[in-house]
Amino acid sequence: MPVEEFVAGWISGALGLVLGHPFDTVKVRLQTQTTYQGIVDCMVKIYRHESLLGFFKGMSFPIMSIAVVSSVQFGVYSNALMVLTATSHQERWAQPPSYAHVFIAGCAGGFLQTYCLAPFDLIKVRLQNQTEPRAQSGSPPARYRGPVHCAASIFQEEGPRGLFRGAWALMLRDTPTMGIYFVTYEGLCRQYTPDGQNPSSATVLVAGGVAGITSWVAATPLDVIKSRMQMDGLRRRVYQGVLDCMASSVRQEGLGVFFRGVTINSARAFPVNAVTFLSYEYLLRWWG
Ligand SMILES: CN(C)C(=N)NCCC[C@H](N)C(=O)O
Repeated sequence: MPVEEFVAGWISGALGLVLGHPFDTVKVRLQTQTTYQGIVDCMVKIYRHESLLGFFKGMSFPIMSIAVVSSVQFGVYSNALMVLTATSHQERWAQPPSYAHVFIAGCAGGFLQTYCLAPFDLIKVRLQNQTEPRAQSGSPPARYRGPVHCAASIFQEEGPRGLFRGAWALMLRDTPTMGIYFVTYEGLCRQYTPDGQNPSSATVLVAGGVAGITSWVAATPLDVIKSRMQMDGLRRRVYQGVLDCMASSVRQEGLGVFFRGVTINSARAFPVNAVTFLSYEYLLRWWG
């Protein structure tokens, strides 16, 4: 099993993560809190109350976890495709796999990454939702002092299963949308690349960015539900499960609730995934 695919996935995912984290914080706040009037209001309030650092809350843990999550995402995708089509990454532009194979391999990557991502994503969302400014004398302390304290508190208060709160919604979000992600990327690269050649940097950037937007637009309804399930149980349990969370969110806020954060998700998705795919392709060409 070629390990380069896992390492390239890790480095590329980390680059994308740092670039996209401020957008991600705004998105999570908009999806789970009702105090903000929109993207700009949310950004201004975060900056005023929490300074620039507020945008980077909850980032240290994902940076550590991206090694596992992103390498599983890309590594499983690429290796699944290799099993399905008997071609390596280098041979793939000359002998393109079918879109059905790309979709299945993408879904496999999305499904398996859920198990690694769930606890890290939960901790990220809980920390991003803490609106208290960083330790200042006189201000009330935040509930969680950092990622380790957050993980330990969830473990103590909610048991080991608590660390997987929202994992079902995460799996339903990531399995099909990772398929969509890789199919869009492959499709656009093939469309704009002469047969048998490697795609140009511009093509990789645009195809990666558009793949990010397409998959996130498709993922946003379950992303909202996932974030709400992850915040549920902080004080008291409100939802019985994924379906109950969907029904009660629609009852209270209308169908528009499923598109909360879609603009910021898309604005974040383009640069993050353009950079991720560019770095992934070049690292593999360089090592190949
Ligand atoms: C819609 N979903 C779940 C995805 N497309 N996931 C893959 C994108 C991964 C990238 N690190 C990002 O966070 O955008």
